[in-house]
Amino acid sequence: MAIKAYDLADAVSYHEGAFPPKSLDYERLLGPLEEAAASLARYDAKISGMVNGELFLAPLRRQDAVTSSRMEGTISTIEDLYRLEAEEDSGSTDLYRDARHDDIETYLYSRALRSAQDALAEGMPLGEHLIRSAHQQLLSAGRGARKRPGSYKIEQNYIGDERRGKIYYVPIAPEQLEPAMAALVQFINTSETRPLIRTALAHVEFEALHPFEDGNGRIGRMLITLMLWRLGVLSQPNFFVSGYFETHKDEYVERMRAVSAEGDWTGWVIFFLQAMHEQATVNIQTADAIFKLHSGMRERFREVLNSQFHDQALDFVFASPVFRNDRFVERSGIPATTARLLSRRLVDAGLLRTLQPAAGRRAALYAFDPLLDLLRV
Ligand SMILES: Nc1ncnc2c1ncn2[C@@H]1O[C@H](COP(=O)(O)OP(=O)(O)OP(=O)(O)O)[C@@H](O)[C@H]1O
Repeated sequence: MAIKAYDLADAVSYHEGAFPPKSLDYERLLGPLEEAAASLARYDAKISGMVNGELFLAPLRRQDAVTSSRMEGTISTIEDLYRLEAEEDSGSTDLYRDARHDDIETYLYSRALRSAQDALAEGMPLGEHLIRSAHQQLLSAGRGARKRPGSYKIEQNYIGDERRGKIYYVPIAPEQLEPAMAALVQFINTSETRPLIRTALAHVEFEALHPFEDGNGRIGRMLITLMLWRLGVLSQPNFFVSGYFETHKDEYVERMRAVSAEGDWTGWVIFFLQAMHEQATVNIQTADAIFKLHSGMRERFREVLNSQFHDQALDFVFASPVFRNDRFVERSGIPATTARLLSRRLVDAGLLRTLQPAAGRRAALYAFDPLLDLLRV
Protein backbone atom coordinates (compact mmCIF):
# COMPACT_ATOMS: atom_id res chain seq x y z
CA MET A 1 0.00 0.00 0.00
CA ALA A 2 1.14 3.59 -0.64
CA ILE A 3 1.68 6.25 2.01
CA LYS A 4 -0.74 9.03 2.92
CA ALA A 5 -1.28 10.39 6.41
CA TYR A 6 -1.35 7.00 8.10
CA ASP A 7 -1.61 6.06 11.74
CA LEU A 8 1.57 4.27 12.81
CA ALA A 9 0.66 3.95 16.50
CA ASP A 10 0.28 0.14 16.40
CA ALA A 11 2.90 -0.48 13.75
CA VAL A 12 5.66 -3.05 14.19
CA SER A 13 8.87 -2.69 12.19
CA TYR A 14 11.14 -5.18 10.48
CA HIS A 15 13.29 -7.23 12.90
CA GLU A 16 16.65 -5.98 11.66
CA GLY A 17 19.57 -8.34 12.32
CA ALA A 18 17.35 -11.07 13.81
CA PHE A 19 17.15 -13.39 10.79
CA PRO A 20 17.85 -16.27 10.89
CA PRO A 21 16.93 -16.71 14.55
CA LYS A 22 19.78 -17.83 16.81
CA SER A 23 17.65 -20.46 18.49
CA LEU A 24 14.25 -22.12 18.46
CA ASP A 25 12.46 -24.10 21.14
CA TYR A 26 12.88 -27.53 19.54
CA GLU A 27 11.08 -29.29 22.36
CA ARG A 28 7.86 -27.49 21.43
CA LEU A 29 8.48 -28.00 17.72
CA LEU A 30 9.05 -31.72 17.73
CA GLY A 31 5.42 -32.93 17.88
CA PRO A 32 4.07 -30.52 15.21
CA LEU A 33 7.13 -31.23 13.05
CA GLU A 34 6.54 -34.98 13.09
CA GLU A 35 2.85 -34.55 12.38
CA ALA A 36 3.43 -32.20 9.43
CA ALA A 37 6.19 -34.39 7.98
CA ALA A 38 4.00 -37.50 8.19
CA SER A 39 1.01 -35.82 6.51
CA LEU A 40 3.14 -34.36 3.75
CA ALA A 41 4.73 -37.78 3.16
CA ARG A 42 1.24 -39.30 2.89
CA TYR A 43 0.20 -36.62 0.43
CA ASP A 44 3.37 -37.09 -1.60
CA ALA A 45 2.97 -40.88 -1.75
CA LYS A 46 -0.61 -40.47 -2.92
CA ILE A 47 0.23 -38.00 -5.68
CA SER A 48 3.32 -39.91 -6.82
CA GLY A 49 1.34 -43.14 -7.02
CA MET A 50 -1.33 -41.72 -9.32
CA VAL A 51 -1.25 -42.59 -12.99
CA ASN A 52 -1.77 -39.35 -14.91
CA GLY A 53 -1.22 -37.31 -11.73
CA GLU A 54 -1.39 -34.00 -13.58
CA LEU A 55 -5.09 -34.62 -14.19
CA PHE A 56 -5.60 -34.44 -10.42
CA LEU A 57 -2.97 -31.84 -9.61
CA ALA A 58 -4.08 -29.27 -12.14
CA PRO A 59 -7.43 -28.67 -10.41
CA LEU A 60 -5.68 -28.34 -7.03
CA ARG A 61 -3.36 -25.73 -8.54
CA ARG A 62 -6.37 -23.76 -9.81
CA GLN A 63 -8.01 -23.99 -6.42
CA ASP A 64 -4.88 -22.59 -4.79
CA ALA A 65 -4.84 -19.69 -7.26
CA VAL A 66 -8.42 -18.79 -6.32
CA THR A 67 -7.73 -19.01 -2.58
CA SER A 68 -4.38 -17.25 -2.49
CA SER A 69 -5.69 -14.40 -4.63
CA ARG A 70 -8.85 -14.13 -2.55
CA MET A 71 -6.75 -13.58 0.58
CA GLU A 72 -5.63 -10.34 -1.02
CA GLY A 73 -9.17 -9.27 -1.92
CA THR A 74 -9.20 -10.64 -5.47
CA ILE A 75 -12.49 -12.42 -5.96
CA SER A 76 -12.78 -15.00 -8.72
CA THR A 77 -14.45 -18.37 -8.82
CA ILE A 78 -12.90 -21.53 -10.12
CA GLU A 79 -15.34 -21.33 -13.04
CA ASP A 80 -14.18 -17.77 -13.88
CA LEU A 81 -10.60 -19.00 -13.91
CA TYR A 82 -11.25 -21.98 -16.15
CA ARG A 83 -13.36 -19.78 -18.40
CA LEU A 84 -10.50 -17.39 -18.93
CA GLU A 85 -8.22 -20.31 -19.70
CA ALA A 86 -10.76 -21.59 -22.23
CA GLU A 87 -10.81 -18.18 -23.91
CA GLU A 88 -7.03 -18.14 -24.02
CA ASP A 89 -6.99 -21.65 -25.36
CA SER A 90 -9.42 -20.73 -28.12
CA GLY A 91 -6.97 -18.05 -29.26
CA SER A 92 -8.84 -14.98 -27.98
CA THR A 93 -6.88 -11.88 -28.95
CA ASP A 94 -8.70 -9.64 -26.47
CA LEU A 95 -8.21 -11.87 -23.49
CA TYR A 96 -7.20 -9.15 -21.05
CA ARG A 97 -9.41 -6.43 -22.49
CA ASP A 98 -12.65 -8.28 -21.96
CA ALA A 99 -11.89 -10.05 -18.68
CA ARG A 100 -12.46 -8.74 -15.14
CA HIS A 101 -9.33 -7.56 -13.32
CA ASP A 102 -9.85 -10.08 -10.54
CA ASP A 103 -10.08 -12.96 -12.99
CA ILE A 104 -6.93 -11.82 -14.76
CA GLU A 105 -5.03 -11.76 -11.47
CA THR A 106 -6.19 -15.21 -10.47
CA TYR A 107 -5.37 -16.55 -13.90
CA LEU A 108 -1.89 -15.01 -13.77
CA TYR A 109 -1.28 -16.53 -10.33
CA SER A 110 -2.11 -19.96 -11.66
CA ARG A 111 0.13 -19.45 -14.68
CA ALA A 112 3.02 -18.02 -12.65
CA LEU A 113 2.92 -20.94 -10.22
CA ARG A 114 2.93 -23.41 -13.08
CA SER A 115 5.89 -21.73 -14.82
CA ALA A 116 7.88 -21.53 -11.60
CA GLN A 117 7.26 -25.24 -11.01
CA ASP A 118 8.41 -26.01 -14.56
CA ALA A 119 11.50 -23.81 -14.23
CA LEU A 120 12.53 -25.56 -11.02
CA ALA A 121 11.89 -28.96 -12.53
CA GLU A 122 14.19 -27.96 -15.40
CA GLY A 123 16.96 -27.14 -12.94
CA MET A 124 16.72 -23.39 -12.39
CA PRO A 125 18.07 -22.59 -8.91
CA LEU A 126 15.60 -21.41 -6.30
CA GLY A 127 17.01 -17.90 -6.20
CA GLU A 128 16.25 -14.29 -6.84
CA HIS A 129 16.00 -14.74 -10.59
CA LEU A 130 13.25 -17.31 -10.21
CA ILE A 131 11.44 -15.21 -7.61
CA ARG A 132 11.56 -12.12 -9.81
CA SER A 133 10.46 -14.07 -12.89
CA ALA A 134 7.44 -15.41 -11.00
CA HIS A 135 6.64 -11.85 -9.93
CA GLN A 136 7.03 -10.61 -13.47
CA GLN A 137 4.46 -13.15 -14.64
CA LEU A 138 2.11 -12.52 -11.76
CA LEU A 139 1.89 -8.83 -12.54
CA SER A 140 2.28 -9.03 -16.30
CA ALA A 141 -1.18 -7.69 -17.10
CA GLY A 142 -4.16 -5.98 -15.48
CA ARG A 143 -3.80 -3.83 -12.39
CA GLY A 144 -0.38 -5.22 -11.49
CA ALA A 145 1.32 -4.12 -14.70
CA ARG A 146 1.97 -0.65 -13.26
CA LYS A 147 3.55 -2.03 -10.09
CA ARG A 148 7.06 -2.81 -11.26
CA PRO A 149 6.61 -6.44 -12.36
CA GLY A 150 9.84 -8.38 -11.85
CA SER A 151 11.60 -5.55 -9.95
CA TYR A 152 12.11 -4.92 -6.27
CA LYS A 153 10.53 -1.97 -4.49
CA ILE A 154 12.25 1.39 -4.63
CA GLU A 155 10.01 3.07 -2.07
CA GLN A 156 9.19 2.09 1.50
CA ASN A 157 6.04 -0.05 1.59
CA TYR A 158 3.65 -0.83 4.43
CA ILE A 159 1.18 -3.50 5.44
CA GLY A 160 -2.02 -2.09 6.78
CA ASP A 161 -5.63 -1.23 6.30
CA GLU A 162 -5.81 1.42 3.64
CA ARG A 163 -9.47 2.24 4.28
CA ARG A 164 -8.95 2.80 7.99
CA GLY A 165 -5.65 4.54 7.41
CA LYS A 166 -3.81 2.19 9.78
CA ILE A 167 -0.37 0.73 9.34
CA TYR A 168 0.33 -2.56 11.10
CA TYR A 169 3.71 -3.44 9.76
CA VAL A 170 6.70 -1.61 8.29
CA PRO A 171 8.81 -4.00 6.16
CA ILE A 172 12.52 -3.55 5.55
CA ALA A 173 13.61 -0.30 3.89
CA PRO A 174 14.34 -0.56 0.14
CA GLU A 175 18.00 0.50 0.67
CA GLN A 176 18.53 -2.52 2.94
CA LEU A 177 16.70 -5.00 0.78
CA GLU A 178 19.46 -6.25 -1.49
CA PRO A 179 21.71 -7.89 1.13
CA ALA A 180 18.64 -9.14 3.01
CA MET A 181 17.29 -10.92 -0.10
CA ALA A 182 20.72 -12.40 -0.75
CA ALA A 183 20.83 -13.66 2.84
CA LEU A 184 17.36 -15.13 2.51
CA VAL A 185 18.20 -17.02 -0.67
CA GLN A 186 21.41 -18.28 0.88
CA PHE A 187 19.47 -19.47 3.91
CA ILE A 188 16.93 -21.24 1.68
CA ASN A 189 19.62 -23.10 -0.22
CA THR A 190 22.40 -23.72 2.27
CA SER A 191 21.13 -23.61 5.84
CA GLU A 192 21.24 -26.84 7.81
CA THR A 193 17.91 -26.12 9.48
CA ARG A 194 15.42 -28.93 8.89
CA PRO A 195 13.56 -28.42 5.59
CA LEU A 196 10.07 -27.81 7.00
CA ILE A 197 11.34 -25.40 9.63
CA ARG A 198 13.55 -23.72 7.05
CA THR A 199 10.50 -23.22 4.81
CA ALA A 200 8.54 -21.73 7.70
CA LEU A 201 11.34 -19.29 8.54
CA ALA A 202 11.89 -18.36 4.90
CA HIS A 203 8.20 -17.59 4.40
CA VAL A 204 7.93 -15.19 7.30
CA GLU A 205 11.23 -13.56 6.36
CA PHE A 206 10.09 -13.08 2.78
CA GLU A 207 6.86 -11.45 3.97
CA ALA A 208 8.73 -9.29 6.47
CA LEU A 209 11.04 -8.06 3.70
CA HIS A 210 8.03 -7.47 1.40
CA PRO A 211 10.48 -7.03 -1.48
CA PHE A 212 7.92 -5.98 -4.09
CA GLU A 213 5.51 -3.12 -4.37
CA ASP A 214 2.63 -5.60 -4.77
CA GLY A 215 2.12 -9.36 -4.90
CA ASN A 216 4.22 -10.22 -1.83
CA GLY A 217 1.57 -12.38 -0.19
CA ARG A 218 1.04 -14.44 -3.32
CA ILE A 219 4.70 -14.86 -4.29
CA GLY A 220 5.55 -15.75 -0.68
CA ARG A 221 2.97 -18.53 -0.65
CA MET A 222 4.20 -19.87 -4.00
CA LEU A 223 7.67 -19.98 -2.52
CA ILE A 224 6.49 -22.43 0.14
CA THR A 225 5.47 -25.00 -2.47
CA LEU A 226 8.69 -24.51 -4.40
CA MET A 227 10.84 -24.88 -1.28
CA LEU A 228 9.10 -28.02 -0.08
CA TRP A 229 10.01 -29.66 -3.35
CA ARG A 230 13.51 -28.23 -3.63
CA LEU A 231 14.37 -29.32 -0.09
CA GLY A 232 13.14 -32.85 -0.68
CA VAL A 233 10.01 -32.82 1.51
CA LEU A 234 8.01 -33.56 -1.64
CA SER A 235 9.08 -35.51 -4.69
CA GLN A 236 7.17 -33.19 -7.05
CA PRO A 237 6.82 -29.41 -6.95
CA ASN A 238 3.12 -29.62 -6.23
CA PHE A 239 1.55 -28.73 -2.93
CA PHE A 240 -1.08 -26.12 -2.38
CA VAL A 241 -0.92 -24.18 0.83
CA SER A 242 -3.26 -21.23 0.73
CA GLY A 243 -6.47 -22.82 2.01
CA TYR A 244 -5.41 -23.04 5.66
CA PHE A 245 -3.91 -19.57 5.67
CA GLU A 246 -7.12 -18.15 4.26
CA THR A 247 -9.36 -19.80 6.84
CA HIS A 248 -6.98 -18.79 9.66
CA LYS A 249 -6.01 -15.44 8.24
CA ASP A 250 -6.08 -13.51 11.54
CA GLU A 251 -3.80 -15.97 13.24
CA TYR A 252 -1.54 -16.16 10.17
CA VAL A 253 -0.99 -12.41 10.29
CA GLU A 254 -0.77 -12.27 14.10
CA ARG A 255 1.89 -14.99 14.22
CA MET A 256 3.98 -13.16 11.67
CA ARG A 257 3.61 -9.93 13.53
CA ALA A 258 4.75 -11.61 16.76
CA VAL A 259 8.01 -12.60 15.05
CA SER A 260 9.01 -8.97 14.53
CA ALA A 261 7.31 -7.62 17.66
CA GLU A 262 8.47 -10.22 20.22
CA GLY A 263 10.96 -12.44 18.42
CA ASP A 264 8.47 -15.33 18.68
CA TRP A 265 9.89 -17.45 15.84
CA THR A 266 8.92 -20.70 17.53
CA GLY A 267 5.25 -19.68 17.76
CA TRP A 268 5.24 -18.89 14.06
CA VAL A 269 6.91 -22.18 13.12
CA ILE A 270 4.38 -24.17 15.17
CA PHE A 271 1.53 -22.37 13.41
CA PHE A 272 3.14 -23.02 10.03
CA LEU A 273 3.63 -26.73 10.75
CA GLN A 274 0.02 -27.03 11.82
CA ALA A 275 -0.97 -25.36 8.54
CA MET A 276 1.11 -27.84 6.52
CA HIS A 277 -0.36 -30.78 8.40
CA GLU A 278 -3.97 -29.69 7.98
CA GLN A 279 -3.56 -28.58 4.40
CA ALA A 280 -1.91 -31.87 3.42
CA THR A 281 -4.89 -33.69 4.90
CA VAL A 282 -7.34 -31.50 2.99
CA ASN A 283 -5.36 -31.88 -0.23
CA ILE A 284 -5.42 -35.66 0.14
CA GLN A 285 -9.19 -35.53 0.57
CA THR A 286 -9.62 -33.31 -2.47
CA ALA A 287 -7.33 -35.48 -4.60
CA ASP A 288 -9.30 -38.55 -3.46
CA ALA A 289 -12.59 -36.87 -4.28
CA ILE A 290 -11.38 -35.93 -7.76
CA PHE A 291 -10.11 -39.46 -8.27
CA LYS A 292 -13.44 -40.92 -7.15
CA LEU A 293 -15.35 -38.57 -9.42
CA HIS A 294 -13.15 -39.61 -12.32
CA SER A 295 -13.86 -43.32 -11.71
CA GLY A 296 -17.60 -42.73 -11.31
CA MET A 297 -17.75 -40.57 -14.40
CA ARG A 298 -15.98 -43.21 -16.42
CA GLU A 299 -19.04 -45.40 -16.06
CA ARG A 300 -21.43 -42.53 -16.86
CA PHE A 301 -19.47 -41.50 -19.94
CA ARG A 302 -19.37 -45.10 -21.15
CA GLU A 303 -23.17 -45.40 -20.83
CA VAL A 304 -24.04 -41.97 -22.18
CA LEU A 305 -21.57 -41.88 -25.06
CA ASN A 306 -21.74 -45.46 -26.17
CA SER A 307 -18.47 -44.92 -28.03
CA GLN A 308 -14.95 -46.31 -27.98
CA PHE A 309 -13.79 -42.74 -27.31
CA HIS A 310 -15.45 -42.32 -23.92
CA ASP A 311 -12.13 -42.21 -22.03
CA GLN A 312 -10.64 -39.52 -24.27
CA ALA A 313 -13.76 -37.42 -23.81
CA LEU A 314 -13.61 -37.88 -20.04
CA ASP A 315 -9.91 -36.96 -19.73
CA PHE A 316 -10.50 -33.91 -21.89
CA VAL A 317 -13.27 -32.49 -19.70
CA PHE A 318 -11.24 -33.21 -16.56
CA ALA A 319 -8.28 -31.29 -17.96
CA SER A 320 -10.49 -28.47 -19.31
CA PRO A 321 -13.78 -28.35 -17.41
CA VAL A 322 -14.69 -25.18 -19.30
CA PHE A 323 -13.99 -25.35 -23.03
CA ARG A 324 -15.05 -24.26 -26.49
CA ASN A 325 -16.36 -27.11 -28.57
CA ASP A 326 -13.94 -26.52 -31.44
CA ARG A 327 -11.04 -27.18 -29.04
CA PHE A 328 -12.65 -30.44 -28.01
CA VAL A 329 -13.01 -31.40 -31.65
CA GLU A 330 -9.37 -30.53 -32.39
CA ARG A 331 -7.63 -31.72 -29.24
CA SER A 332 -9.46 -34.64 -27.71
CA GLY A 333 -7.93 -37.09 -30.17
CA ILE A 334 -11.41 -38.09 -31.35
CA PRO A 335 -12.33 -37.90 -35.07
CA ALA A 336 -14.08 -34.57 -35.68
CA THR A 337 -17.56 -35.82 -36.61
CA THR A 338 -17.65 -38.21 -33.69
CA ALA A 339 -16.37 -35.52 -31.29
CA ARG A 340 -19.25 -33.20 -32.28
CA LEU A 341 -21.73 -35.99 -31.74
CA LEU A 342 -20.24 -36.87 -28.35
CA SER A 343 -20.32 -33.35 -26.95
CA ARG A 344 -23.96 -33.09 -28.03
CA ARG A 345 -24.72 -36.31 -26.18
CA LEU A 346 -23.02 -34.99 -23.05
CA VAL A 347 -25.11 -31.81 -23.21
CA ASP A 348 -28.31 -33.82 -23.72
CA ALA A 349 -27.44 -36.03 -20.74
CA GLY A 350 -26.92 -32.95 -18.52
CA LEU A 351 -23.21 -33.65 -18.05
CA LEU A 352 -22.20 -30.47 -19.86
CA ARG A 353 -23.86 -27.12 -19.29
CA THR A 354 -23.97 -24.63 -22.14
CA LEU A 355 -22.42 -21.35 -21.02
CA GLN A 356 -22.67 -19.81 -24.50
CA PRO A 357 -24.39 -21.42 -27.48
CA ALA A 358 -22.55 -21.50 -30.80
CA ALA A 359 -22.95 -18.23 -32.70
CA GLY A 360 -21.64 -17.61 -36.20
CA ARG A 361 -18.06 -18.85 -36.33
CA ARG A 362 -17.81 -19.00 -32.54
CA ALA A 363 -18.07 -22.52 -31.12
CA ALA A 364 -20.28 -23.22 -28.10
CA LEU A 365 -18.74 -22.81 -24.63
CA TYR A 366 -19.43 -25.67 -22.23
CA ALA A 367 -18.86 -26.34 -18.52
CA PHE A 368 -18.42 -29.69 -16.83
CA ASP A 369 -20.14 -29.00 -13.51
CA PRO A 370 -19.38 -32.20 -11.59
CA LEU A 371 -15.70 -31.21 -11.38
CA LEU A 372 -16.32 -27.47 -10.92
CA ASP A 373 -18.76 -28.17 -8.06
CA LEU A 374 -16.18 -30.29 -6.29
CA LEU A 375 -13.53 -27.59 -6.55
CA ARG A 376 -15.58 -24.63 -5.39
CA VAL A 377 -13.93 -23.07 -2.32
N1 LIG B 1 3.02 -8.45 10.38
C1 LIG B 1 3.38 -9.05 9.27
N2 LIG B 1 4.65 -9.43 9.09
C2 LIG B 1 5.03 -10.03 7.98
N3 LIG B 1 4.19 -10.33 6.96
C3 LIG B 1 2.92 -10.01 7.07
C4 LIG B 1 2.44 -9.35 8.22
N4 LIG B 1 1.13 -9.14 8.05
C5 LIG B 1 0.80 -9.66 6.84
N5 LIG B 1 1.86 -10.19 6.24
C6 LIG B 1 1.93 -10.83 4.90
O1 LIG B 1 1.64 -9.83 3.95
C7 LIG B 1 0.64 -10.29 3.02
C8 LIG B 1 -0.22 -9.13 2.58
O2 LIG B 1 0.57 -8.04 2.31
P1 LIG B 1 0.06 -6.86 1.34
O3 LIG B 1 -1.37 -6.58 1.60
O4 LIG B 1 1.06 -5.78 1.38
O5 LIG B 1 0.18 -7.65 0.01
P2 LIG B 1 0.83 -7.25 -1.35
O6 LIG B 1 2.24 -6.97 -1.34
O7 LIG B 1 -0.11 -6.27 -1.94
O8 LIG B 1 0.75 -8.66 -2.10
P3 LIG B 1 -0.47 -9.49 -2.38
O9 LIG B 1 -1.30 -8.60 -3.26
O10 LIG B 1 -0.07 -10.77 -3.00
O11 LIG B 1 -0.89 -9.65 -1.00
C9 LIG B 1 -0.14 -11.32 3.81
O12 LIG B 1 -0.77 -12.26 2.96
C10 LIG B 1 0.92 -11.95 4.68
O13 LIG B 1 1.58 -12.99 3.97
